[in-house]
Amino acid sequence: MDQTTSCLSHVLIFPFPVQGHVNCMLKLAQLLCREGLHVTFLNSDFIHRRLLSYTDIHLSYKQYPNLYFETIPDGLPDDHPRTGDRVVDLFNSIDTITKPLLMEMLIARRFSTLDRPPLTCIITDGIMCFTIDIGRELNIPTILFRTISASCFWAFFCLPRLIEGGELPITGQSDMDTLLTNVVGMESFLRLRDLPSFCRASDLTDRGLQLVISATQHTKSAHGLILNTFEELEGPALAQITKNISKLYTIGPLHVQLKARVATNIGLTCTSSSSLWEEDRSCIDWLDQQPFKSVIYVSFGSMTVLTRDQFMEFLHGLVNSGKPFLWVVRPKSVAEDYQIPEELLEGTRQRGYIVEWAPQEEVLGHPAIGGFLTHSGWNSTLESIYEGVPMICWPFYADQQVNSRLAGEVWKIGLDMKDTCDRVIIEKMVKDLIETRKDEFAKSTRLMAKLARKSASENGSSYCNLDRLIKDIKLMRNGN
Ligand SMILES: O=c1ccn([C@@H]2O[C@H](COP(=O)(O)OP(=O)(O)O[C@H]3O[C@H](CO)[C@@H](O)[C@H](O)[C@H]3O)[C@@H](O)[C@H]2O)c(=O)[nH]1
Ligand SMILES: C[C@H]1CC[C@@H]2C(C(=O)O)=CO[C@@H](O)[C@@H]21
Repeated sequence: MDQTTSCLSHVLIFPFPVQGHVNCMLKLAQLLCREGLHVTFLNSDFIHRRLLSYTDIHLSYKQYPNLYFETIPDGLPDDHPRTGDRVVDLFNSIDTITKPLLMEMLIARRFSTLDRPPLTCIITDGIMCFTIDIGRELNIPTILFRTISASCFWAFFCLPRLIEGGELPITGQSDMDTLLTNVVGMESFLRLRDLPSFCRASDLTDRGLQLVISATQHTKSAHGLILNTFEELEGPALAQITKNISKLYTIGPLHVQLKARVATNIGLTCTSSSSLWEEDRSCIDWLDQQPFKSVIYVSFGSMTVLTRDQFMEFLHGLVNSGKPFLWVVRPKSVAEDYQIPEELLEGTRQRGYIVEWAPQEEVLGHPAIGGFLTHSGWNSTLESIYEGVPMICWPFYADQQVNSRLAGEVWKIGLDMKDTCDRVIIEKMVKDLIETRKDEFAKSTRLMAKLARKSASENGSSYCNLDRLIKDIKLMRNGN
């Protein structure tokens, strides 16, 4: 650790204020602090309040005296659900409320205090690229951290070409199973239905679609791009991205790097949770009672909202599979009221365990887990890959449609259930994953898990890339 130069380096990290983005950016913050850099982590008021309520953030982050938390409003009322179906509200409020406030904070040098040197680098979420211009004015380089897969980033990058080539917009006549020709490198497997959900807008002026196109194109003017992935997983997409982005840092899976690096640091612990809901640890006791690799873990992340009908299809499919299941049903994640039907009460009681929020990384690492029914959020995907758990993918929105295709068709570590929600299919897929095809999946998931571990361990690709990022940040000096 180079304390002499690093004490002059001060990085501002600002994630898009939702669980999946905060989780991995907090991990990066810890990794940078470990190397002696000063890090100011900017949370929305909403996120920070929840972290204070449901984690031991104050205690656990004390081990990093060079990590400072600051907050900023996200512009939404407290009771806004901040779910995937309403994400455009968050885009809009950040644009109108948060962006000008952040500009003011940066101009007023709010983050440079007695204990902190002036900012030398800004790392913002890639979807909030507005810091590039102000960073340039203030002479502070901005690196973007896009928290999605490289493959999804590349698909977003190719959207202008898809539009020019007439493959978008999707119309009533479009065949969703058509293979696309304009996402270079993915022609053999990427269908119209595998494009990020924003592409399903029939109107090309759609706000969500325009925002992802614009943010992705803007990446070219940032100082660099960080992706939470590893070369051995997404080589083909990364090869395309490097042709367009000069400084690319693939440093994932970040949760694995953190485990690996902290393990070599006496005195530091792997900071536990950054959950925005209270983790119900009773599910670990329940898992302890279940046979080896028998349980299907079900979670659709922090932003999915199910209809009552979808919830019922999943419940029927899970109960009818005859396998034990642990299901995270987040508060308010089913749009309408529901009741467990009479005929499923016994099966649910016997084989099911439902919690509002789980310690997911620990759950996925539990020996009783045999499979993961997931929405294919990128963190969940990486966590499952690392633990060698095969997946049934039911993408809800955004990047998840791309990730589920990769899991099913390219990496062959799971089954892609996209665009269906049928109890018979769910039952069959659970049985296939845990029973009928378990050996086939064990082979592919074991291989992928090994690659993930290797990339994050000393001399591995992500390990070296993180060292390069740290070195580059340490060379940045405040321009004033
Ligand atoms: O009971 C639970 C459920 C989830 N998690 C954690 O919450 C995170 C969820 O992240 P992710 O799987 O990426 O899903 P989302 O919360 O939906 O994340 C958003 O951010 C991701 C990163 O950009 C995108 O890939 C997703 O599409 C987007 O919805 C993971 O780290 C999980 O370990 C828990 O700790 N407990
Ligand atoms: C909350 C979603 C809006 C955009 C983000 C995203 C991205 O392209 O960076 C994809 O899915 C979600 O993680 C984010």
